[in-house]
Amino acid sequence: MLLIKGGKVVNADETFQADVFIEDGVIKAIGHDLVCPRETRVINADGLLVMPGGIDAHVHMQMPIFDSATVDDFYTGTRAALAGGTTMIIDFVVPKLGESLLAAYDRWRSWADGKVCCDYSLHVAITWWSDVVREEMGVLTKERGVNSFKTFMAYKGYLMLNDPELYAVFSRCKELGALAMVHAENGNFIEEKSKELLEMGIVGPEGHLMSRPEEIEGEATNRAVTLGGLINCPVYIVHVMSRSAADVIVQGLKRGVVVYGEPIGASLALTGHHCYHADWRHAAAYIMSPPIREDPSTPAYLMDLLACNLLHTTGSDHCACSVSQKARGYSNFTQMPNGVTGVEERMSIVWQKGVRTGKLTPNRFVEVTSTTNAKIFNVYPRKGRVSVGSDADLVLWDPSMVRVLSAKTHQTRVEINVFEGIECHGGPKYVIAGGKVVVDPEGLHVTAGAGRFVPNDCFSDFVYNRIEEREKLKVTKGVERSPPPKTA
Ligand SMILES: NC(=O)NCCC(=O)O
Ligand SMILES: [Zn+2]
Ligand SMILES: [Zn+2]
Repeated sequence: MLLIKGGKVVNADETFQADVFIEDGVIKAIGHDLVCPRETRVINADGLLVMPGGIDAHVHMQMPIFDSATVDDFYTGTRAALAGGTTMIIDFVVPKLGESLLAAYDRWRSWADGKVCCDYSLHVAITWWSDVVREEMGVLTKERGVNSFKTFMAYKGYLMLNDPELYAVFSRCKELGALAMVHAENGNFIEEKSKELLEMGIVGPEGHLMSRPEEIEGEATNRAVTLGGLINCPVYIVHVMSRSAADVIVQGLKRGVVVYGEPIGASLALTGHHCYHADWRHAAAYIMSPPIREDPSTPAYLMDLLACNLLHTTGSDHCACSVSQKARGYSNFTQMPNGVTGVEERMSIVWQKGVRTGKLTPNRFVEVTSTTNAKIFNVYPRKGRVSVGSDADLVLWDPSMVRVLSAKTHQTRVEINVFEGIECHGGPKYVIAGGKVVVDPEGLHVTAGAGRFVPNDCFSDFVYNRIEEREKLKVTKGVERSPPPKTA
């Protein structure tokens, strides 16, 4: 039992002074002068903000890459998440080409279940298309707690779907009440441009950036948003990295498309100049897709849109590749595993670049780091809210904490921290996951396997309300005509 005393509760829609009593992993009471059993541990939360723990709906732990896997598994990855104030992650099952979705899902569960230190859910990527895939999407939603499917418009030859396949997946998502998540880049363009650059002798990390100009992120985002609007399927654009992609999302919203945009820690804080660094190790650490943009105005622009709900939530796209894994692409950038980290830094980055700049209120901070994800993935108010009956997944945020992000102190297993040197004001003093104190001033107290799999139901009201109403209004019928006149 735990009593959080003297803090200020911050939800997405309210702020108030109150104590919070926790028992059996759940918030049992919120108020003043709460009567608690004598053995209750009391945390003094004077000066702290009591907020729902972060929900990072975009991570890749232990993701297979070529002949190995990303270096943060579900233990070190969730440990890093908790260290940064994130108490729930949603990872991506990525089936191999031709592989059963259910088999891939089982594999991911077997990797995660015994290792996770915090609660988690799974999205499933659709990397190929057939009637079996269509069928298995149904099983995953009805029996395995999956309500979101990711499609790739890039990584041609192993993950990318073509337009008719996208059409089929979006249509199936709509039928099932699931969300279509999209990695939006034009894979055909990237392939051609990469060949050209390699022929010119540009083989280093900068070639990756040059092969993926932001216009092609914008073009693919436009294709995805257009398809989503025409099919009446909700679309979630993962890792929004550019002004071009963000502008397309804003245009889609204006047309009434149900679309969500997710910038990540890296796109809100960094610029792509790192990819030109003379030290190859440094440059390679910043390689991800779509790339971190060179335009220095992009991070602040994305934060401005996040502030006014034209972008909606944040993720990290945590995908921890070591220097030796990146070295696979030393003499050919197309062979380098893509990915940056951020599961540990996302909350601090959003606070520093959003709240500290006067763009986000603490309430909006809660919304874009936790509540909106809870609503989109249909686990609200169990998650994403400090309220009686909700899971006791909390972060006690200290606005006066000052830290410099660094590889010297981070939890992730990678050697280089892409946020190195960023001074963050505000950070997690205590983190509570499933009612247990996992971070306190003494350090980390995590347990492998303490997290649970959280099933996500389809037809989230937050996402599907407008979709279902519009569906009822749809009238699709041809024109009845009299037979053509007989010719002599
Ligand atoms: N983003 C990236 O470069 N790596 C992770 C996989 C993905 O999200 O596309
Ligand atoms: Zn992606
Ligand atoms: Zn990703």
